[in-house]
Amino acid sequence: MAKPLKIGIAGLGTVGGGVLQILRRNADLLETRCGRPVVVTAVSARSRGKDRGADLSGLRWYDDAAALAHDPEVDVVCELIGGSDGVAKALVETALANGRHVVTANKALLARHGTALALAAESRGLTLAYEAAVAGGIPVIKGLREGLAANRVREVHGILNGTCNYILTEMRTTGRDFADVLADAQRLGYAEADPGFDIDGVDAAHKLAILTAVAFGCQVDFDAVHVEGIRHISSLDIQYADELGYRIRLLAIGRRTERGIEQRVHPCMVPVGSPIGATDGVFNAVVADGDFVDKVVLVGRGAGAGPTASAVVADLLDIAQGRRTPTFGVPAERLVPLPASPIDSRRGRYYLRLMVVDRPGVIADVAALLRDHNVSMEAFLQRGRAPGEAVPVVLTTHETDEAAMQRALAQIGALDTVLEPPRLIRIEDF
Ligand SMILES: NC(=O)c1ccc[n+]([C@@H]2O[C@H](COP(=O)([O-])OP(=O)(O)OC[C@H]3O[C@@H](n4cnc5c(N)ncnc54)[C@H](O)[C@@H]3O)[C@@H](O)[C@H]2O)c1
Ligand SMILES: N[C@@H](CCO)C(=O)O
Ligand code: NA
Repeated sequence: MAKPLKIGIAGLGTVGGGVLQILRRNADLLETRCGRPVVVTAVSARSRGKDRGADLSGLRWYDDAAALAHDPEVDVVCELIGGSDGVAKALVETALANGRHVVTANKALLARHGTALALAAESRGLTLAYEAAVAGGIPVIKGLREGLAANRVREVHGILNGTCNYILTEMRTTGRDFADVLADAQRLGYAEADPGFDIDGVDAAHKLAILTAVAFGCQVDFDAVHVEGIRHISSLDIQYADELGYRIRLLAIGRRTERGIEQRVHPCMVPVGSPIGATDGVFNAVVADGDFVDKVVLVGRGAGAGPTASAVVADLLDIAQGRRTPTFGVPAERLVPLPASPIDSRRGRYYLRLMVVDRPGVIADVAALLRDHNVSMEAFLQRGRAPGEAVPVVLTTHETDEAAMQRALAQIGALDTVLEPPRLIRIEDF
């Protein structure tokens, strides 16, 4: 019989539990596919006695995850703990230093240390695989890195956080409030240990930094990502978006521009019928635009035990079959630092919602400030009357420069008739 591939799993939570389940339930199928058994030999997690609903008998247990990297019966370390530093980083570094391949779902780690870890792996002829880290079960890394390898990629954009998309979808379809839906996403195993990473856009930014490196062959540069989250999105904005023919999505966009690589994560309005607009719930969607293939759309579940573990196990099968590709598509020592194009250089359309005092002349003041900054209004909505009280006023603009829009916004927000901070949402007409 062919030699088994021996796996050590660190972290037995949502993802680790899912990996154990797939490797057990689909063992025959996986062995047939790769010509050798893929077996778990050792595990590590925080509390040994916890009931996980999985039988751990026959597996060596380590309280110290780094010890997995020294176990002679471990060929591949699966890092499913999380966090950009601390235990996870130490484990991955120790595993690579000890000649073990690594499979991880940890986007925070790769966003911060991806280039260095890729160098560490490739210099030793080892694999560092991370399909699960970006867009969960969707094979977006393989799709981009291998499937679109013939192309110069112009742009990659998409929904990269399942928790946020779930929240935005539930708020629109059920009218439930933000906190309530977030608690649901946590219960379903979608959210990060600190859900602030999800709703403040940081998790999507981690994934975008990785995706950008694969798309453009550049070093992973998380600090260059402009990040905004969805805390300020209200059901009022969701209703107005509906009325204007848009959906609100937390979008991640990586684009090659004349000034450098643009990387941004923020809420967007996108047309209802676009692939992104049609992607609801925990589903993620990634659109890649290559110079020969044109646009490719990948859609699937972006979080949760099954989909994420599916991606982890696919990476294990690559290792079992000896399939190797440079971590980010080009050899790590040839990943270049590309200049970053700042958000200020965006040009596009905008949605603006103001809460204003309902009295004559207020809109004229707002319109005058927009005119002063050369921002052209496209549509304007005001409904209902409440003399002397706050009423919402919504407008959309024609194409305009971000810098001009921000200058106009600062002055509009300072008007004493504007009672709350203005809400600006970028419109992307994909
Ligand atoms: N949940 C998802 O849908 C999902 C999707 C894609 C990627 N990820 C990533 O997968 C990783 C794990 O996420 P999760 O949702 O399974 O988290 P989780 O909180 O459910 O599980 C984490 C596991 O790590 C263990 N752990 C914590 N500290 C440890 C230590 N010092 N030593 C050993 N084990 C330790 C915990 O005991 C637990 O078993 C994270 O990097 C996360 O970002 C999660
Ligand atoms: N918390 C992440 C998990 C998948 O990476 C999400 O909601 O998308
Ligand atoms: Na993936």
